[in-house]
Amino acid sequence: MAARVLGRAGRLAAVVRSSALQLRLHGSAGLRFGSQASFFPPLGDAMLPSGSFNNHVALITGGGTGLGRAMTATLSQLGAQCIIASRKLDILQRTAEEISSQTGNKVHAVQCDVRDPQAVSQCVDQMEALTGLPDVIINNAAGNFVCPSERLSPNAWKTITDIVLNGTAFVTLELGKRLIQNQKGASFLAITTIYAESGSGFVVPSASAKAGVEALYKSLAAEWGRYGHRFNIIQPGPIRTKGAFSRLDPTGAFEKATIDRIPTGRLGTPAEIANLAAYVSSNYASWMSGAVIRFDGGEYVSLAGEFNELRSVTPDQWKILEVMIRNTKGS
Ligand SMILES: CC/C=C\C/C=C\C/C=C\C/C=C\C=C\C(=O)SCCNC(=O)CCNC(=O)[C@H](O)C(C)(C)COP(=O)(O)OP(=O)(O)OC[C@H]1O[C@@H](n2cnc3c(N)ncnc32)[C@H](O)[C@@H]1OP(=O)(O)O
Ligand SMILES: NC(=O)C1=CN([C@@H]2O[C@H](COP(=O)(O)OP(=O)(O)OC[C@H]3O[C@@H](n4cnc5c(N)ncnc54)[C@H](OP(=O)(O)O)[C@@H]3O)[C@@H](O)[C@H]2O)C=CC1
Repeated sequence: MAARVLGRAGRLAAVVRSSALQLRLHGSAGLRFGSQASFFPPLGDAMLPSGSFNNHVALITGGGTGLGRAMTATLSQLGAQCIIASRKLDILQRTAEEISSQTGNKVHAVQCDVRDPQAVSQCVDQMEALTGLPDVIINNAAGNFVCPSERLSPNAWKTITDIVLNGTAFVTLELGKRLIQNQKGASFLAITTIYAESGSGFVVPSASAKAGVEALYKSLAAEWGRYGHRFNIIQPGPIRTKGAFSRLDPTGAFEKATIDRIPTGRLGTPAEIANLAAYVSSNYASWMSGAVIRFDGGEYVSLAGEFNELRSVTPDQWKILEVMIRNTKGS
């Protein structure tokens, strides 16, 4: 009997040793479970009731492309009159016409480089003439590229921080002052990123500027509630847009690794963030201010936990690891 038990233990120990070696040699390659993305299908329809933004005016910076365009389309579909502002008037006009023709609600295109406070002031003048002051302001315009920090010129640093931090501040302060003067409440939303919180190498100007935007919005949430202003932040994870992916993963080499570390097994979609932005900007969220909403399919926590790589250990390997751990005596 004892010999039989010892024999089994010996065989098990041999399996443990060989499997542990396999694990060390090959990691978990080929041992992944099937894609979990099918559990988390993205829905594309507007989530809020139709007419939720009737009689509302919304300004979306960078609204001609990518996520800004998707937010504009959703707000417009829900009844808002939108103003989209960025540098490239032709792109803005094309987007405005396409969205207007689909929703039946007016979308205005206004050229504005948010780095220039005078241009921002003129953009707001133009907006006041077209629609009056806005109820919803979405600071979405941004610039970014991956680059080792030792290769950054002073102008590269200035370009990104000017668009992201100064641009957001110029738009927010210009509109905030005029809204306060007119005793009009508004919802301000800033689009940042998950690494605004953690920091990240290779996108250091963007990380620094987005962290600044978060500090700006949290501070104003505290200060300007008394004027009827709400300030919130959405931190998106990766969502395919030409603007982002062409500058952050120009060869496409990192996309699979990015998806593999997202617990929901896929990238986000523009329509999903547009629904969240619409909710946060709507009167349904009138008690929400100073919020930082991470919207990343779980990527941030997945990157943060040092044992999360153990997801790729199979049930059979777990049996072996458990035996090894239980058989450890002493320290
Ligand atoms: C590992 C990850 C893998 C996969 C995931 C992929 C993606 C998504 C995941 C997460 C995303 C998270 C956050 C995303 C944040 C974003 O903001 S994405 C949005 C990006 N969109 C844009 O950037 C659109 C607007 N951008 C632009 O117009 C330009 O790119 C701009 C450079 C920002 C500004 O253009 P502008 O014409 O004003 O500036 P330039 O004159 O061209 O350049 C100014 C100075 O910067 C230097 N520069 C420019 N490019 C580079 C570069 N690639 N590397 C180094 N330096 C650069 C340029 O030389 C100028 O400096 P100077 O020469 O000293 O004068
Ligand atoms: N896509 C993603 O995975 C993620 C995106 N984000 C954030 O989402 C937002 C939208 O990004 P995304 O849609 O992906 O990328 P895009 O490149 O499509 O959007 C950036 C927009 O900013 C505008 N813009 C850039 N510089 C200026 C400027 N100086 N003045 C005015 N407008 C300017 C651009 O228009 P124009 O060229 O006409 O000026 C463009 O429409 C950004 O804040 C980005 O940081 C955050 C995390 C992940």
